[in-house]
Amino acid sequence: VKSLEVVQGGRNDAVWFPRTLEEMNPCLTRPLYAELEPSHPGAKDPDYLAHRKKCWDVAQNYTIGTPVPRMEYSENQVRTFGAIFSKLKTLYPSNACKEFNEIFPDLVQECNISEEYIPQMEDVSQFVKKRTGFTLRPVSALLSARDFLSALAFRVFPATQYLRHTSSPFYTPEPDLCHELLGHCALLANPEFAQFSQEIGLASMGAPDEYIEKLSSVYWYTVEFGICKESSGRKAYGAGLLSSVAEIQYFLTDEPTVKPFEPSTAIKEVYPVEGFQTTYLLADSFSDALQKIRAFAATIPRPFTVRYNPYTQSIEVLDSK
Ligand SMILES: Cc1ccnc(-n2c(S)nc3sc(C)c(C)c3c2=O)c1
Ligand SMILES: [Fe+3]
Repeated sequence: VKSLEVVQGGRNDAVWFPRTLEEMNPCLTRPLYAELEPSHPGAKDPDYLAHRKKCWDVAQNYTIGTPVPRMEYSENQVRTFGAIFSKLKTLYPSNACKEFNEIFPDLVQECNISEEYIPQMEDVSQFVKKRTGFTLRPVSALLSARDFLSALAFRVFPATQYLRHTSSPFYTPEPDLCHELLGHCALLANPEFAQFSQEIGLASMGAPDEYIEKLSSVYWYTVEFGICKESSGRKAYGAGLLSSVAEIQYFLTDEPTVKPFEPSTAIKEVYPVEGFQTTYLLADSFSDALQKIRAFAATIPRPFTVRYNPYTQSIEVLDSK
């Protein structure tokens, strides 16, 4: 029997990781880029750059546990969001998983989502928090995988508050508010999915770099582009599918490869971050996927295991002797 004892604040772990929300917060204020690529549709649009700057300032000055400042969106931006929302709404009943369709109407109602209204991140964060304890934390842009996954360990979801450029409503090379709200948020309110997401985060605590890469692939083929088996066929549960009018239909065609979800399969796949995925991994259920993640996490070479303490909102390190 392994003797497990809580190591009080031991700093001897080879790879640093945050133990408290205060230690984790700085991980979310160091985005991978501060400027848009010249090829970005909004790179030469001063109004868009002003919008990104406003979102940047909110994200960089934000402290976890405080309300997310409200963001104004222009009429054009509301129209862009509305076009995506109204089209996706017609596809969810047949293409989205049952857990999503169970929660989405409540999300729409409680956060007043409509073709004419983009919900505020604070309202969506409260909606999710009530159901699973997950909260949304505004971030300026893409984070490193290690930083991003570290937030999930605390049931914090790093979410972008800016919108994609109105010139390309149906494609975005980076996460944006539509992706977060229509893709990620509903399932973050599902207890099993929340547990699954948090355990990927916990597995990343103090993991060697090559395992961060593996966990990112597991994340990618589940939380981002996961599909699952239902009696009426394959359904989407990944945010990248749930937030894409085109891809939530594409995954059902016979073009992409579909393989059973196994972490060992996910870590071997090389995935494109632009355009459609060429491979989707099919999970039997959230609970089955959870078991598989736990088994995979146990193979990560760490001289300790971690546990989340919800009372202190901190990570406890259990030294396995
Ligand atoms: C594992 C990990 C760590 C940080 N961010 C992500 N992540 C998330 S959550 N959503 C999106 S949507 C999109 C178009 C991209 C590229 C993207 C992305 O990269 C994934
Ligand atoms: Fe995402």
